[in-house]
Amino acid sequence: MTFDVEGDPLRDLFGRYARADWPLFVVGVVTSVLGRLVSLAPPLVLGVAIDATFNDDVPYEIPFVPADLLPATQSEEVLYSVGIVVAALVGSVLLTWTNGAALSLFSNRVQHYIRVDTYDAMQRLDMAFFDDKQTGQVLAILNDDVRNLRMFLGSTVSSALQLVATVVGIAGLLFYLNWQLALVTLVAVPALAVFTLWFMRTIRPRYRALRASVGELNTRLENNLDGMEVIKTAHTERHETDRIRETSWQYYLRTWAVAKLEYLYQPTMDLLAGLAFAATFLLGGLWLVGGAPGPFTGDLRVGEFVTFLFMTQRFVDPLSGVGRIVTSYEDARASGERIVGLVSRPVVVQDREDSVVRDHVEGHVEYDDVTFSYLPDRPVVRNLSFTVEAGETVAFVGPTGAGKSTAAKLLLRLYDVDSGSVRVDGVDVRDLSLETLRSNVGYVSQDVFLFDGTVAENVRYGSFDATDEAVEAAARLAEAHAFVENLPDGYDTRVGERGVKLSGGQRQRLAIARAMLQDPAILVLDEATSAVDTETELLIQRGLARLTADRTTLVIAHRLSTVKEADQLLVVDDGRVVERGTHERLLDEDGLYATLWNVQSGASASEEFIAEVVARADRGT
Ligand SMILES: Nc1ncnc2c1ncn2[C@@H]1O[C@H](COP(=O)(O)OP(=O)(O)OP(=O)(O)O)[C@@H](O)[C@H]1O
Repeated sequence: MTFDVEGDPLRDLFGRYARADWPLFVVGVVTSVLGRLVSLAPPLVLGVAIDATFNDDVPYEIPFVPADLLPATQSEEVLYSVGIVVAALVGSVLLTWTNGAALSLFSNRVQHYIRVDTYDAMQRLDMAFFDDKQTGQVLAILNDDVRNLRMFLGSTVSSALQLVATVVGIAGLLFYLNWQLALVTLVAVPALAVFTLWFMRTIRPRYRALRASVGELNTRLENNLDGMEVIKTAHTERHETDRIRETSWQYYLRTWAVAKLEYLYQPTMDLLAGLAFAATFLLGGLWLVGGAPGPFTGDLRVGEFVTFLFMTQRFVDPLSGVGRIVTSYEDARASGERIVGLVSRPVVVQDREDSVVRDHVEGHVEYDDVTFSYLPDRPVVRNLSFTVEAGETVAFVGPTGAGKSTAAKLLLRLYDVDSGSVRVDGVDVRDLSLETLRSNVGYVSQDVFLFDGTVAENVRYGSFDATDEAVEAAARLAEAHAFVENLPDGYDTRVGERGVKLSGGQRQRLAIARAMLQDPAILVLDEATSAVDTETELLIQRGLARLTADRTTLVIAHRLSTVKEADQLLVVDDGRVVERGTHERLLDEDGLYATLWNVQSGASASEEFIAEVVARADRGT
C-alpha cells in the first residue's frame, strides 16, 4: 500500500476509504448544514413578529418569502410565526436525526475498512518488524488510532462544515439586517483565526507524542501480562509496578501537555467571541437609546436588535467550538500519521512482479554461499553452501546461538539473504511466489503456537478444506490421537488462550499433525528442546519419522541421537559449517561433532571440552 508519507494523512486516508460510501457522507453533511440553517428561522421570525406586532409602521416581512404568501391580519401573523417556529423545530429534529444516522454509518464503515486494511498491511510487514516486539504500538494503532479517525469523521467533519455554514449563513443575515452593526460583531473573526493557527502549530507535536505514548503504555502492559509467570516466580511485582508507574507517568505528562494548551485555547476563544457579543450589545443598546452613535447612521428597531443579538449569540457559540474541532483534527491527524506510517513501511520480503508460481515443487534445496545478518555487519550465517536432494534429510547441529534456526528460516523467506542464494528446484526463493514457497515448505517450530479455537481447527490450520477424517488420520500419524480423545470434548476441545492448556509434548504433536495434513514437499523442523519425558519423546520421534519420510527435510537438532540417520549432517559453529558428512564419517573425524556426541551419549565430558565450553561462553558466542 502506498501513501504519501509527507502529505496530509487524513486527506490520503479519506480519499482512499471514503469513496465507496460518499453518498452517506453527502447526506450527512447536507442534512447537518440544512439543520443548522433551519434552526436559524425561529429567532429571525421572532424579531419580525415583535416589530410588526408592536409597531404599526413596520410591515410583516420575512427574508426569502414572497409577500403574497404572508398573512394579512395581525392575529394571522402570530399564528403564521408560531407555525414557522414549530415547523423549523420539527424539521431541525428530522434533519439532525438523518445527519447523525448517515454520518455514523459512514464513519463506522470507514473505520471498518481502515482497520481491516491496516491489519492486512501490517501482517505483510517483514518479520524483522515483529522481532522488535512493539505489539502494544501496533495494537494501539489498530484500536485507538482507528477509533480516533472514526470519531473525527463521524462528528468533527460535520461539525466543521456546520460551523462554516452557520458562520457564513449568520454573517449573511447580520449584514442583511444591519451591515454596520455586523462589522462590529465580525471584527473578532480575524483575531480568532490567528489565535487558532498558533494553537494548531503548537499542539501538533504534542499530539504526536501523546499518541506514541499510548502505544508505549500498551506495549509495557502487554509485555507484562505475557510474562506474568516470570514476574510472580521472580517476585518482581514491585519492580514491574514501578516500571508501569514510570510509563503511565510519561503518558500523564504528555496528556497534560496537550490538555493545558487546550484549556488555554478554549476560554480564550470564548473570551474573544464574548467580547464581540458585548461590543454588539453595547453599540446596539446605545443606538436604541440615543440614535446611531459615532460614525454609524440609520435606524435600529427593537425586534431587529433582538434578532441581531440572538444571531450574534448563535454566531459566537460555534466559533468558540472551533477549539473542539481543531483539537479533534490534530488528534486525528496524529492518528492518521501513525496508520499511514505503519502501512507505508517498505516491505522487503514480498512477491516480485514476475514471480514463479508452481502448484508443486520436487523438493531439491540448495544454499549457495549464503550470508545473512540481523544487524549490520554482524553476520549470523556466513558463506553457507550445501545441497539436499529431493526426499533427503539434512540436519543442522552445533552449539546454541550458532545460527541454525536462522539458516533454516532463510528457506522460508522469513528473512532475505544478504548475499548468495537459497534455491528450491533451482529457482531462487526470492523469485518464487510466496504462496508457492510457503505452501510447499512446512514449518514445525520449537515453540508451537496454538490459536484460540478447537483442537481440530488447530490441526486444520492452513489446510482449511481437510475433512474430519483427514484431521483424525493426521493426528493418529502424529501420535496425538490418543491424548486428544482423552480431552473433555475430544477434537472439539477448545485450546489456546481461552481454552485448555496443553503440555509442550502435546502441542508438539499437534504441530506435527498440522504439518502432516499440509503434506508439504519440504519440511523445516526446529526440533523441540523442551525436556519431555522419554516416553513422550519416543512418541514425538515416531510421529516425526513418519512426517519426514520421503520428503526433503531440514532439521535443527539439539539431541544428536534424533538425527544420526540423516543423509547429511552440517555442524554449524558461529554461522559457518565447520564439519559435514554422515554420522559415522563425523565420528571418524573426531572433531566437534564427535565431542558433542560423546557428551550427549553419556561419555563424560573431557576436561578440554568443558574448558572450551566455558571459553566459548566467555567470548559470548
Ligand atoms: N530476530 C533476531 N534479531 C536479532 N538477532 C537474532 C534474532 N534471532 C536470532 N538472533 C541472533 O542470531 C544468532 C543465531 O540465532 P539462532 O536462533 O539462529 O541460533 P541457533 O543456532 O538456532 O540457536 P539455538 O540452538 O539456541 O536455537 C544468535 O546470536 C541470536 O541472538
